[in-house]
Amino acid sequence: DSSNELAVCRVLLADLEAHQDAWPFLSPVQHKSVPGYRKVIKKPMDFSTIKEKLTNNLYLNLENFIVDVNLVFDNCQRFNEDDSEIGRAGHRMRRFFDKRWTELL
Ligand SMILES: Cc1ncccc1N[C@H]1CCCS(=O)(=O)C1
Repeated sequence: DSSNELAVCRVLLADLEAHQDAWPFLSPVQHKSVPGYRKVIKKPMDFSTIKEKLTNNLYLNLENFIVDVNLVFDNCQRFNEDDSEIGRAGHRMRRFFDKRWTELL
């Protein structure tokens, strides 16, 4: 049921935030210090924003939560070279997340 799913979301988010490769995703990208970001990335998302949405009950189920987490990683792949610090962190975080939430199913 959705209350259990929301408990799962909180566990998953805590795991994402605790990961050593989470640093690029913990807070919103400061588009003033990242030229082109606001133009290229139509729907910015980051872990602190997801936490805020969780707290404000804006996720009705696990699926809605997973859509936002994947948005973080899709934005990262769109903007960052695969062979870059942030690009590699994004791939590692996506792999970690995919494995983690399927374990919890
Ligand atoms: C995920 C991402 N994509 C593109 C550019 C930058 C970022 N993340 C930044 C977030 C704030 C800290 S940082 O500035 O080191 C990295």
